[in-house]
Amino acid sequence: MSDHIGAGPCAPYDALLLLSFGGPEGPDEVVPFLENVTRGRGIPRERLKEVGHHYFLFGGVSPINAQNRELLQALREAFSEQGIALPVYWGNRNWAPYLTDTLREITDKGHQRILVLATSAYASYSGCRQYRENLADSLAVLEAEGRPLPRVDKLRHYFNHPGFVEPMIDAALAALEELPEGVRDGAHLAFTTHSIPTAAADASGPAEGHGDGGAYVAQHLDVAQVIADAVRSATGTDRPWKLVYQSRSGAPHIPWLEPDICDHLEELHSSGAPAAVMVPIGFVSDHMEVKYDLDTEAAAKAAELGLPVARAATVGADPRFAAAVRELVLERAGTERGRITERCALGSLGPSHDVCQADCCPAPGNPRPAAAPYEQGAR
Ligand SMILES: CC1=C(CCC(=O)O)c2cc3nc(cc4[nH]c(cc5[nH]c(cc1n2)c(C)c5CCC(=O)O)c(CCC(=O)O)c4C)C(CCC(=O)O)=C3C
Ligand SMILES: [Fe+2]
Repeated sequence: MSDHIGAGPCAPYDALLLLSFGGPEGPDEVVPFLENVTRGRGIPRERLKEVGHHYFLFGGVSPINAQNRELLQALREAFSEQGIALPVYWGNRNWAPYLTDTLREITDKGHQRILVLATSAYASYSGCRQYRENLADSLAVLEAEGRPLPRVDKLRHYFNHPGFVEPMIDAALAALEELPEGVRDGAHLAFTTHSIPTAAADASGPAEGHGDGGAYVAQHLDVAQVIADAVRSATGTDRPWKLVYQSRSGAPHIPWLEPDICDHLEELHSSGAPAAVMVPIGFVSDHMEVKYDLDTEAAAKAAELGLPVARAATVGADPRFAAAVRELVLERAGTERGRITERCALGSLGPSHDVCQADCCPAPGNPRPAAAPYEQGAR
């Protein structure tokens, strides 16, 4: 049997790159990390101080890197389980291991065609295009160094892939079980995701098939509906649900998606809801937005209100998610080889596009080149 890289079922791809946000791993790293994240993003100083405080509460350590190491391990196992020799690399946008360094390593190994898995499941500037812009920036650095440039493609959005949604259904059911029995049947479901500026939400694409509010909100609503339906069939109880937001930053006069989870918990309490389960569908792992904004801040709000809440786990390194990534890689590789491949998706939106259009999910007023796909005229 040949395990010649690039010749197997993943051809034409010869490497997979796990691309993530990155986070600090000690108190000295918090400020430089925040400087990396916020460079040129116009975030008020006050907000930065507050976010720094969230990290210091946890010893300056974000959980995200450890979670990505676990995911990396799960992905390698998912491929080797089926005898597929596809090297998997890891790079971050905002902290070590940095994307540019990982891309250097990838070119040193001679890989020429790489597929990117971003730890962000939905469309939007922050969740997709910014990852692609950072890829373009890093490739530009490599080009300036005179290195051979790999061709880079990005996996389609996997928000509605069964391997992403099914673990969240189980997690929502498990969280319900954590609630006191007397309030369980009446518990509401609060699906949460990262708030983004409404202008960014409206511009999230593609426009076709997503209505006026943009793809970001439509994709989350679709996932929430699937999970709510599955929870209803599993428990025999039809519970009210709502999509709400968290982790808002930016200047107060700029409109962001609402309501905030804490305001929503107040609203639930005053309308007589007996309990709630928070399901963080917008996040791939239990990183700082989950640990602080939900498990610390929203949990304190609920305690203050006397509202019983439980929080569902995110997908993390669930083997079903790792298997879904393997499927997505094989699917895309097949498509690139001209085969017709099965494209799994739950909900009503159908499988997402493979290739973002050049103007997809723009940063308002700030057109910048983005890799995967290569823009017209670019390398
Ligand atoms: C949609 C979205 C996701 C989900 C998709 C994805 O996962 O990519 C996400 C993830 C994350 N966001 C993270 C951290 C931060 N995000 C910030 C700022 C911002 N996020 C935004 C959006 C999103 N962010 C936006 C519109 C801003 C405003 C500034 C700007 O437009 O750029 C700031 C600056 C301070 C603040 O303002 O909060 C920090 C520190 C971490 C790491 C957590 C850890 O360390 O465990 C993760 C996974
Ligand atoms: Fe963020």
